[in-house]
Amino acid sequence: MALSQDLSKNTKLERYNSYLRRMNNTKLLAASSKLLFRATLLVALLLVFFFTLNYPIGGTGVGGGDPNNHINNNGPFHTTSRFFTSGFYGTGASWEKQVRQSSTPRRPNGFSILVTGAAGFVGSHCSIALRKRGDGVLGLDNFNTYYDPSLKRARQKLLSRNQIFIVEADLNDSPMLIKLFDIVPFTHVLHLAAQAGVRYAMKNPQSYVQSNIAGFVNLLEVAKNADPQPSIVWASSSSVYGLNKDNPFSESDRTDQPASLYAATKKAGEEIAHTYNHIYGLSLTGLRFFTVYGPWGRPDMAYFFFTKDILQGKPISIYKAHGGAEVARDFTYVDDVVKGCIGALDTAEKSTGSGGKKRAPAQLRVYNLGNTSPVGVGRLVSILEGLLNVKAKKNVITMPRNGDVPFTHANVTLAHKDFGYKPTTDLATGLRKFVKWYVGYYGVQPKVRKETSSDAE
Ligand SMILES: O=C(O)[C@H]1O[C@H](OP(=O)(O)OP(=O)(O)OC[C@H]2O[C@@H](n3ccc(=O)[nH]c3=O)[C@H](O)[C@@H]2O)[C@H](O)[C@@H](O)[C@@H]1O
Repeated sequence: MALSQDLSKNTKLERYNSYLRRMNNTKLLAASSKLLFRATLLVALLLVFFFTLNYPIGGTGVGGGDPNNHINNNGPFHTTSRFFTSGFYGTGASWEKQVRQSSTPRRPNGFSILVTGAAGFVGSHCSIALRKRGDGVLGLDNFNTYYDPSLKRARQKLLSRNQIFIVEADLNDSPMLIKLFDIVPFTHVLHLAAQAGVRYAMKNPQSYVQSNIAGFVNLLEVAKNADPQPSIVWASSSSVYGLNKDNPFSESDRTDQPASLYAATKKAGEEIAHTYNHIYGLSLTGLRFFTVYGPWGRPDMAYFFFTKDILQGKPISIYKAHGGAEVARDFTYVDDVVKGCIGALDTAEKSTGSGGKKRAPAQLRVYNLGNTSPVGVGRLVSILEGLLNVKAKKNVITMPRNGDVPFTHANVTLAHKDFGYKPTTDLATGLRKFVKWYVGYYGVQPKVRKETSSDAE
C-alpha cells in the first residue's frame, strides 16, 4: 500500500514535473517564435533599406560589366524589381502632377509623347526638340550603369530645365507602365530605350534580351491594351543589315544575317513589331539609325572614347576589315536623326485598335536614318586629331570577331519621300560640335577650346 502510495505520489510528481517542463517548453517556444519573428522583420527591413539605398532609381543591379573603361564596370541588367519602382517611387499626388504637367502639350493639336530612354543620347535630344515645339513629353528611363550614369543625370537636369519629367523605371515594370497609361492618354510613344552597343553583346548577352526583346514586348503589351492606343516610333538599327553586301543599304535588302546578338535583338524587334501591328492594330514605325554621334553622346562609342584616349595620350585601335580594307561607317549627326524621328512621329497614322482589339489594318513602316556618305575610321581619327590638336597613338589592327560589320551605308530615299528626311551635317562639322561640347562638359585644356571656338553653336 505504502509502496503503491509512494508510486502514485511519484507518478503524480513526475506528471507534475512533466507538466511544468511542457509549460516551460511552450513558453520557450512562444518566446523564441516572437524572437524569430522580430529578427525576420528586422532582416527584411534592413534588406529593403539596403536595396533602396543601392538601387534607388529604375533598378539597375547586378550584371556582367566590362573591363573596357568606356563602359561602366557594374554593367547593366535591366530587370527592375516592380517592388522597388512601383512600390516606392512615383505614386504620390505630386508625382502624378509632374507626370500630367510634363505630358501636357502646349500647342493646339500637340502630341502627348512617352519617350523611353529619355536620359539617353538620342532620347534626350528628341525630348527637348519635341518639348520646344510644344508637345507634351514624359520621359522614362532606368538610368542603368552600362555607361557613366552621371552623364545620364546631367542630361536629366537639362531636360528638367525644359520642363520634362523623367519617370525612373524599367521597361519591364508593367505596373508602372500601366499606371502611366492610366494617367495620360498618350498619342505617341517614341521608344528609344535599349541595350545599345554591338561588341558588348558578347560580354552581357542577357541584357540585350532583357531590354530589346522582353522590354519591348512589355511596352507593346501595355500599349496595345491602352485606350486610346498610341502610335509607336522606335529605334531599330543599321546593324540589322549584318552581312548584307548590297550598297547602299535599302530597306528592302535582306536582314536575315545579323552579325551580333545586338543586331539579332533589333531584328527580332522588327518582327515583333509586325506581330503587334497585325494582331492588335498598333501603328508601328521602326527607324534604322546609322552610327549616331554628337554632343551629349554615348561614351561607349568609338568617336567618344577615341577623343578621351587621344586627349589622355593613350593608344587607340583602328580596325581594318579581314581582307585589309578600311572599316567605314555612315556616321550620322544627332540633329539630323532628331529631325528624322520627328518626321516619323508627324507622319505616323493613328493605331486602329483599342483595349487590345484591332478594328482595321494599321500602319507598319521601317526607314533608314543615315547620312548617305560612309567615312573610314582612319579619317574619323584624323578629323579628331585636327580638332583636338593632338596626335593620336594609333594601332591599326584587324577587326576582332566580335559582331562588328566592315561597313555601313544608308539609302534614305524612302524617309526623304515620306517625311522629307535630308541629312545636312558632314562628319567634320558634326565632330567639331561634339568636341566643343566635350571640352566644355569635361573641362578640357584651353588648347582644344581654341580649336573649336569658331563654332557658333
Ligand atoms: O548604327 C548602328 O546600328 C549602331 O551604331 C553604333 O555601332 P557602331 O557603328 O559599331 O559604332 P562604334 O562602336 O562607335 O564604332 C564605330 C566604328 O569604329 C570602329 N572601331 C570601334 C572600336 C575601336 O576600338 N576601334 C574601331 O576602329 C568600328 O569597327 C566601327 O567601324 C552603336 O554603338 C550601336 O548602338 C548602333 O546601333
